[in-house]
Amino acid sequence: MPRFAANLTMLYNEHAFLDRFAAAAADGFKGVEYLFPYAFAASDIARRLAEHGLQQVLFNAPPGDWDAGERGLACLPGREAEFRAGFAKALEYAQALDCPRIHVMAGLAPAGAERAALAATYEANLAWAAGQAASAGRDVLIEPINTRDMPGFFLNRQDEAHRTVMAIGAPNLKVQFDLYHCQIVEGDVAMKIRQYLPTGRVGHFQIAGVPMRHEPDLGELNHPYLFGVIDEVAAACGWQGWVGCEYRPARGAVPGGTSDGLGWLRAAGAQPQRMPPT
Ligand SMILES: O=C(O)[C@@H](O)C(=O)CO
Ligand SMILES: [Mg+2]
Repeated sequence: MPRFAANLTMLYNEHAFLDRFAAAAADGFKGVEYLFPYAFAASDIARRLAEHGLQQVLFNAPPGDWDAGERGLACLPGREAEFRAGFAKALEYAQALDCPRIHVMAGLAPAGAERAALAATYEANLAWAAGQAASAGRDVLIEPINTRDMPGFFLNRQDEAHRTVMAIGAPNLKVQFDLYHCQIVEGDVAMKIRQYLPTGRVGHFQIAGVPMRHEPDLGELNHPYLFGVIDEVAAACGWQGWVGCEYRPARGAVPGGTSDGLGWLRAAGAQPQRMPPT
């Protein structure tokens, strides 16, 4: 069975943010991730992690003005200074939280902008961030996101993300492979795990039921099968990462709403899956 991390931005919303650590640990999670830690002192978060024996596995660099609709700065010409300052802050938190991975969101392509100019800015920013992160012993992750959830998001496909990582060529720059977005944008999820995981360029997985982004046992994806594929390929290539549980519990932010929906996790005795015959 893969190692599952609770995404505390989406799970346990019946609790205040700092109380979600205890709730995740009580349900047996050993790792946590979330979008942004910056509204809290790193020392307060570090204390919760230590108190509950949790590992911080991932969080995001500052995304610009989230409340105004921004979804990352990395592809935006003219915002480089802000990108760098945000990433430096993310590195400080990563150090304090002993977090090995920082997700850098690409951003929304401005209407009418030339894609080549955005791509050049994106690659230059990522190359810089990967260099800074390497000195601090951290990985930088980029995530293809579907445009139904984030209209205009710059990076949507797994192949584009892997091309970007290869073009930059930094060993600590990797792809955050969210199976939910992959299924919506391009499908063929199991074969993409088989294609990309052995390359060493996948830094992290995330999961959710499709299309509603509820529990993984609700919707069109067969997660027990996909966990088996991840297990099989990870064992063959030596991958040892985490799978982030990034979904909105179907029952919502009601007491027990997340815990009661974890039947899929308790049942996740994933078995190795064979390649389909060609
Ligand atoms: O899939 C997602 O939405 C997240 O992983 C994220 O970082 C941006 O919202
Ligand atoms: Mg995701």
